[in-house]
Amino acid sequence: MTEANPNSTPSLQMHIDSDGIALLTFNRPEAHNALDLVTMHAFANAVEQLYMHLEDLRAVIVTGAGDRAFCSGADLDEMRYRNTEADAREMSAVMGDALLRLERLPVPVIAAINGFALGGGSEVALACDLRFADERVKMGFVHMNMAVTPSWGAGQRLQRLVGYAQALQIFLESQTMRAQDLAQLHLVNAVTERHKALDYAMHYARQIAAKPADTVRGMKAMLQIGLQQSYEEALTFERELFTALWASPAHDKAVEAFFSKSFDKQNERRNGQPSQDLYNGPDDADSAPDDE
Ligand SMILES: CCC(=O)SCCNC(=O)CCNC(=O)[C@H](O)C(C)(C)COP(=O)(O)OP(=O)(O)OC[C@H]1O[C@@H](n2cnc3c(N)ncnc32)[C@H](O)[C@@H]1OP(=O)(O)O
Repeated sequence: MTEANPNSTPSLQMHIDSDGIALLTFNRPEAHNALDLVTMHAFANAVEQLYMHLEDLRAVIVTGAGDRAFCSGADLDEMRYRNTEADAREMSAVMGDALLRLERLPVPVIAAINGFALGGGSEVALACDLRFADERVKMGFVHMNMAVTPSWGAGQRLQRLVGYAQALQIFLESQTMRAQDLAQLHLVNAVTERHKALDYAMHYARQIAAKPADTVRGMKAMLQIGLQQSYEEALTFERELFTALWASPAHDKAVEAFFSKSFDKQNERRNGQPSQDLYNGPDDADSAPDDE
């Protein structure tokens, strides 16, 4: 069941369900989910709230309300009157810090990109760990069209994702990209059918939530540490992480499950009958993975 979170605001909805999946929704569909300062602060507060629920949190999804836009970036209506250096610093600090905090959450963060993701909207998508995009998506680092550079972190994140030359080309050309282009650049992890980005993200998040929580967090931490620390430090972290997980009850349980299945399979072969509690359908280790 999904509970309305008291920290929701009209322009930024937040829900955390009983599986520990948080959903943050930009809710200004009449402006293609553009972010005015109130919504930026609400988003930053919502991310901080997630840190208050870390124990039960399994995954986070960010999306936009309606079926046309994920987020069309900063609210140009408001920003045209907030054009001083002080205004720029404020907006960059609120969103830059909020996106760094979002990225640093210990659980996977997924962008369900259900439509336009432009300017600041594309920066939000990039701060997520995984991106699932509706087949009609249009995403663009279109800052050049407004004669500015990114400031919410996309400069560094895009370069890390696609490399220096490709990132520079994308920023210089300032084009909106379609789903297939984004997939080719590995900027999205999957392209979904029309109107299905959020369903896909939810289904994916539930699959993550069903896996051993510490191992899921470990996978993210292992990769993040490599982006933040030296190669040698990251290798040491990787080894220590493995050591802790190897000695954990979850690992013992997984190994025991493997052997009890093998044992049951042997019995099955001997008796010519599948044992009742052995056969787990598609989750069986021999079946093709549907979630990878
Ligand atoms: C951090 C730096 C930044 O983010 S700079 C901002 C970067 N963003 C942009 O340049 C996107 C600006 N928007 C657009 O180009 C178009 O609205 C797009 C998204 C392509 C959609 O076009 P179209 O389908 O024709 O709809 P439309 O333009 O009529 O928009 C519908 C209503 O939404 C509004 N809207 C849209 N984007 C914004 C925005 N970023 N800030 C404020 N309002 C926005 C439009 O003004 C329009 O409102 P209204 O219905 O005329 O009242």
